[in-house]
Amino acid sequence: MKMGDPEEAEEHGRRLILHNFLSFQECKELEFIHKSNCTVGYRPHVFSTTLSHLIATNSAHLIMPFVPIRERLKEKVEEFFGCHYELFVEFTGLISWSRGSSIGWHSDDNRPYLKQRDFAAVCYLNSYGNDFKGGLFHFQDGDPATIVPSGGDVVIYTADSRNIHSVDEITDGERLTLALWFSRDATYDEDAKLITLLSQNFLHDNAPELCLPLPASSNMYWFSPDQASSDQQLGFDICWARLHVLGYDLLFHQDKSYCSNMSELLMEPLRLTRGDELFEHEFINILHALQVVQFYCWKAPDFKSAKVEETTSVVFLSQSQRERFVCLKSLFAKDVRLVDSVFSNATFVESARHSFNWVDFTIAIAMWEDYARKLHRELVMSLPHWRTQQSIFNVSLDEK
Ligand SMILES: O=C(O)CCC(=O)C(=O)O
Ligand SMILES: [Fe+2]
Repeated sequence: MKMGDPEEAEEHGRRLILHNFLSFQECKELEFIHKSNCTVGYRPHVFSTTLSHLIATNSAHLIMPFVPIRERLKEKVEEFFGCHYELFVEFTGLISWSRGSSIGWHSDDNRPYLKQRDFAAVCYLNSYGNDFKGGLFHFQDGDPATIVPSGGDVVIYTADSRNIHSVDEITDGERLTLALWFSRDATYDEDAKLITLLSQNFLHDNAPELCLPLPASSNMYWFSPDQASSDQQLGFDICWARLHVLGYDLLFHQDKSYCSNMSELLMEPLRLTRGDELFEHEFINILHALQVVQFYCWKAPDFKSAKVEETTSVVFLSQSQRERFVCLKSLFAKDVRLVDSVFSNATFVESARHSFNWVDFTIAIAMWEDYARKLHRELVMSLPHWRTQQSIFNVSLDEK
């Protein structure tokens, strides 16, 4: 379809599909952010990462990779629909759909509290067949009737009843999207709200240059098979679960197996183990460990296999240490089989396990710190411009 042609737009029911709108690296970076920061979502078996959540968990710098993408998407939407008014981003979120999730026929403005939504843009960050099964997108009328999600593609459509759509149940793996909604109503401008939150966090000049993540309350990370209740007698902690499916376990300093307060446990310093090996690096909490592990997963394909003679601080677990985390397991997961059914994608986990080594992992810790510092610097330099304009945009390097 040709861009910006209003007749074409009418004919296609006011929708646009763009292939390879996002690069492979952009998709992978957003996947890293989601898999290390998501919380349980708004529908059963769905997980989400919002920008305000990133700010609230001391990871505000992770909103930076979204900034140029949001801007490009907004431009496309304005151009395609020939908007003669300004559009505002109403919501930005990473959303993952795990096994068992789906959504029936609906329009995106179908609730009184969603009436402000004028346009939607859904970017696919991974692909049907390779990363998940099921999860096809359908429009009820018109063409195309079905969209097969493919990493980098985006579907843009009006949020009203001219675009009734559905998503088939995901039957395997994890389907990942970046979803944005746009409104012409400035009172729903997400940017203004985010700038207020950022300003509150960055009012002091003595903000550290390396931000370490701070977990939110434990119920936001608790997956319950019955989403109506956050009953912690069933289900599992999703941070622990994501580490578990990648072959990691946690070791706390003291015996925490009798700890009854999950929120407290999520804040405890810990070390990582794999098999019978204990890696001596200390992480300040589970979210810190998870961010580094997911960063390593993102970057691991680029590593030239490290030389074996290099040293890392790895020791063998003692029997008592081993017993300690066996007890802990039952705090984090009431049902380990459920963890595997929700998060494990056999092919991916296998390849991650095979390429693993602690030397590369050690390098990844330093790379993760550099990455976080760089984004943090960019954020601190951009914020004054955002505050002046009351808009989040890509501040060019020269201006910085
Ligand atoms: O993920 C998709 O393909 C569409 C999701 C959707 O329809 C929604 O969240 O309203
Ligand atoms: Fe929708």
